Amino acid sequence: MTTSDPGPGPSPAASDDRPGIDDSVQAELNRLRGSIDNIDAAVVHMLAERFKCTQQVGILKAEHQLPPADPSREARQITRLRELAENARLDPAFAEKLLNFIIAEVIRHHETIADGARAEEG
Ligand SMILES: O=C(O)C(=O)C[C@]1(C(=O)O)C=C[C@@H](O)C=C1
Repeated sequence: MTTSDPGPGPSPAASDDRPGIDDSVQAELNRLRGSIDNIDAAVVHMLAERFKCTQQVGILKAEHQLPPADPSREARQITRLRELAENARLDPAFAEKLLNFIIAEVIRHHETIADGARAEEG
C-alpha cells in the first residue's frame, strides 16, 4: 500500500502525509491525530459553553454590584480540580495553571460587563 487511510472523520491534520515515513507509522500517526483533533474540538465546545455560563454570572454580578473575582470560590475550584487531575493522572500544577488562565479571562470579561453597566447608569 502506498497511501495510508486516515480513517473515519474529516481532519486536515490527519491527512497531512509525509513522504519517507513507513505507511503503518503514518497510519498510526494519522489515527492519533484524528483523535487529537476530535478532543481539541470538544475542548473548544466545552470552553464555549463555560464562557456562556460565566457571561451570565458576569451580568448577574454587575446587576448586583458584586466584585468580578471571588478568591474563596477560586481556592475551592483549584483544590477540586487538582484532586480531579491527580485521579486522572494529569499534572495537578498544569490543571491549576489552566484554570487560573481561564478564570483570568473570565474576570476580564466580568470587568468589561461591569464597566458597561456603570457607563449605562451614567
Ligand atoms: O463563580 C464566580 O463567581 C465566577 O465569576 C466564575 C469564576 C470562574 O470562571 O469559574 C470566575 C471568577 C471568580 O473569581 C470565580 C469563578
